[in-house]
Amino acid sequence: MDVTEQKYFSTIDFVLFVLLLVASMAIGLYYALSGRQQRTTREFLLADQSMKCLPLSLSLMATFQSAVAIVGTPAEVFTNGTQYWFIGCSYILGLLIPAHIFIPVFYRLHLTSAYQYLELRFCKAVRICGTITFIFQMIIYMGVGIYTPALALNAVTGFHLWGAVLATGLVCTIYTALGGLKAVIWTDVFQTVVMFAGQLAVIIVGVQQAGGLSHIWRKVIEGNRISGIDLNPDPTVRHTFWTLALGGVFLMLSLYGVNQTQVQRYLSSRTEKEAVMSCYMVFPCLQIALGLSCVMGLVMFACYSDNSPLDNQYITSKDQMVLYFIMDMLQDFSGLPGLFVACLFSASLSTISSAFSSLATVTMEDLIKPHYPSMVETRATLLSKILTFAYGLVCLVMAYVIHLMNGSVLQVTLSIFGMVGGPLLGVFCLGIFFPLANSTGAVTGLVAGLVLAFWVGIGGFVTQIPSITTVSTFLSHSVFLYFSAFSKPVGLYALYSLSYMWYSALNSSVVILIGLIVSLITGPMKQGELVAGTVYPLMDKAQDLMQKLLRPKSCVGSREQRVKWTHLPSNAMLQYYIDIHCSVLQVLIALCISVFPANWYMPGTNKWSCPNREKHCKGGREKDLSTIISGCLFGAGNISVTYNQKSYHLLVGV
Ligand SMILES: CC(C)(CO)[C@@H](O)C(=O)NCCC(=O)O
Ligand code: NA
Repeated sequence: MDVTEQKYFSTIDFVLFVLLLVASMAIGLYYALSGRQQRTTREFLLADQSMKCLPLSLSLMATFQSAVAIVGTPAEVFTNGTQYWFIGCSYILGLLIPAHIFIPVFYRLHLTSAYQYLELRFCKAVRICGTITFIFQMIIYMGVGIYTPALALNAVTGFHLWGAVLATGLVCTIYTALGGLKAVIWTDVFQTVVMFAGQLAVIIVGVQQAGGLSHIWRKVIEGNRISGIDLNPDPTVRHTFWTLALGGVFLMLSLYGVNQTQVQRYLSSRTEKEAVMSCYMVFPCLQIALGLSCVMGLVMFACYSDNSPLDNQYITSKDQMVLYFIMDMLQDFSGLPGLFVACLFSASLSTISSAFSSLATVTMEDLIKPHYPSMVETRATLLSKILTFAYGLVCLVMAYVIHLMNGSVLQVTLSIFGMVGGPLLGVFCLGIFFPLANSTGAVTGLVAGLVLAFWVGIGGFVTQIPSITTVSTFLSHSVFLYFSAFSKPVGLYALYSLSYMWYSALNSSVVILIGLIVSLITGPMKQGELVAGTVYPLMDKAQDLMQKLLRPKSCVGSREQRVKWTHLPSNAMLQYYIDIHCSVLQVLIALCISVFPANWYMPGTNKWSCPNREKHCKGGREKDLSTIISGCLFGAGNISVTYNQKSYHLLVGV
């Protein structure tokens, strides 16, 4: 290896890169000209609601898998070992919850934009706040997505930086604007295949070049890069099992549960079941992507452990590591560098096209259409296409803004997801899980969450300046001075050093907490005010689950059969106990259920509630501490009804 040696990009590599762009463009044009030629917004923005599960799942995965993950993950494993791999554990809950909670709620409300939900559940103002927050998040993300592969390519091969940015930006804008969501999803499928092919080819050849599997294994063991499971509960440690597997769940929820790009895909599927299935199928795809990236990091480590190109200053940032490795070790395999570069750009194209499409959708549906309710379809579709172009331009501008910063792209991107996506996740959860939350609470919560997010996020950014160089130095120093002038070192410093993997969890929880407090103060939402289907009956489902788990096998049978509400005397006062046996966990769950009786917040939908409650039941919730405690201790799955000073007990599923 030679310091001054410039790595080249051969003709065949260049051809492969151009082929990728041409093929993507061709797919876009095909969908622009097929079907009804993208004349309605339903066709243009929701792919005619005709998508099947396999293309959807590949597209779902591709959306948040950009060049950032392709270059960032191996670099992370190269420098810090395989601890990051544990983020894979967060995919379980991070996909199960969207599949079984968010998808059913959104799908059944027949939305186009996820933010329509916020208006249905709260009010217009919350919807607008949500939309703007989302636009902000995606615009930054787009900039990172388009700039990252171009920079890596430029740094290692001298390939023209802005040429690459312009070429990808233009191609992507054109196929998205012409072909609509269908083109975006099918190019995603093609690009995912290229992405996996590129990574796999590089790993296979890389393993041979590095001296075989056993040699690699010996090297990574010697270099201590296979991390054991780190169970340290300290939330300030960057990567531990908890920050990744638990904090990661919230990150995944903000991306796969409530982010418009993904919600739009769920909504474009033919049936709800197919949407749920596609969410399930993202799991193996994401695991493969993560596994390949981590393995690539290990292969790189085996090649460079004693001779790091970073230490030798052949490259300036660890995000250039992967491309350096490919140009250095695999240059003789003609076409391989090109295939990998195609892989890198595939990852980014699939991300920014999704961003364009979702941004056009929310701008149209949430910001423009409400003001022009009578706009004709052809006009709305044309406008959506123009919006796509406009966001293409915004993306190029953002690439330039990102050019002015530099840092480790993976951490920066995931931090932004947590800082902006976290509060958004919070508002959706507030609406879906807490019937008492009102609009004032939602807006206040969201704003408070965003303020906290930027405070902690920027605080963390700035206090870590020695380890990561970020933003232009001038900006960081002025922000730093600002922060040091106002901070009380110990307490705040601790907050700033919170692991970025907790950002989503912290920020969404704060939105929920503040939202609930403000709602309680300003007058909680009343039963009748809720639009049907906007709240997920969590407590009901928990009760169902408890019943299933606790009920002895011999007593299966549905509760409805046993409880006949029509047999209740009128004016009866209802109290109910939950069937609880003695484990602590069960008592805790029972307490939660007792504190929030389902019939109080879900009129009509709760199978345990009296359908004619107003008529049958006096007053509001009939519940006091003693019923809760006795319910927990002795309650045996019964509902007790007090009528004329007499108690009647109805048996429920025991
Ligand atoms: C979103 C996750 C965490 C899901 O694995 C992963 O794809 C990732 O690290 N993405 C980084 C962002 C990006 O690649 O654009
Ligand atoms: Na992508």
